[in-house]
Amino acid sequence: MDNRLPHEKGFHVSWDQLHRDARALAWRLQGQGPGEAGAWRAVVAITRGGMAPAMIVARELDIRTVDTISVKSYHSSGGKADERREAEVLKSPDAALMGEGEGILIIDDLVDSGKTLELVRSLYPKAHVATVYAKPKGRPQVETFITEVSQDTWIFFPWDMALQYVKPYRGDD
Ligand SMILES: O=P(O)(O)OC[C@H]1O[C@H](OP(=O)(O)OP(=O)(O)O)[C@H](O)[C@@H]1O
Ligand code: HPA
Ligand SMILES: [Mg+2]
Repeated sequence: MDNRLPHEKGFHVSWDQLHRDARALAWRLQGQGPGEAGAWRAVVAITRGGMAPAMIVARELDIRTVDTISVKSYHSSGGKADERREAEVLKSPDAALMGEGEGILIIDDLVDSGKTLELVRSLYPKAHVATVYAKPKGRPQVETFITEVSQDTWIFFPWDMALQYVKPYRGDD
């Protein structure tokens, strides 16, 4: 159930860091769209993790058309030890807007195994897929990303965390 446990390392991302990295992603994507002007037609966020980065990218690139695709991924096992991740679309973006994805910027917070993006790319083969963070296994599924972490690293996002008291290192109790 808890995917975090087998991971050796933790990569903790603050709101401030996420804002900087999403801005860096926007700057990298600026002018990279199809056509002479290099403009993007729309931003599509993969919910839910892609929504905050997508908002920041849309703001930086002055893109007002923003849609969402909801993808649920789950583990399926055929009774064997090797569990396979499967993904399913729960909600699609506007079909007339999307076409095959040309000029559309699809944004997610990270790519891990690549299963989520594999499905999204199969639906919109002409879209440009970008994430803020990437792990090696999923890297071939993204055109643009900002920071790569190792496969055995779990990325902790600010919306999954809270500030809490920590005992002094040399305190009595
Ligand atoms: O490359 P993959 O192995 O498919 O994993 C990456 C996906 O997993 C997480 O989303 P999750 O499905 O946990 O849902 P959430 O965004 O709603 O938290 C993350 O936000 C990516 O969308
Ligand atoms: O490293 C991760 N962090 C948060 N959510 C995730 N979903 C897949 N991998 C990760
Ligand atoms: Mg997600």
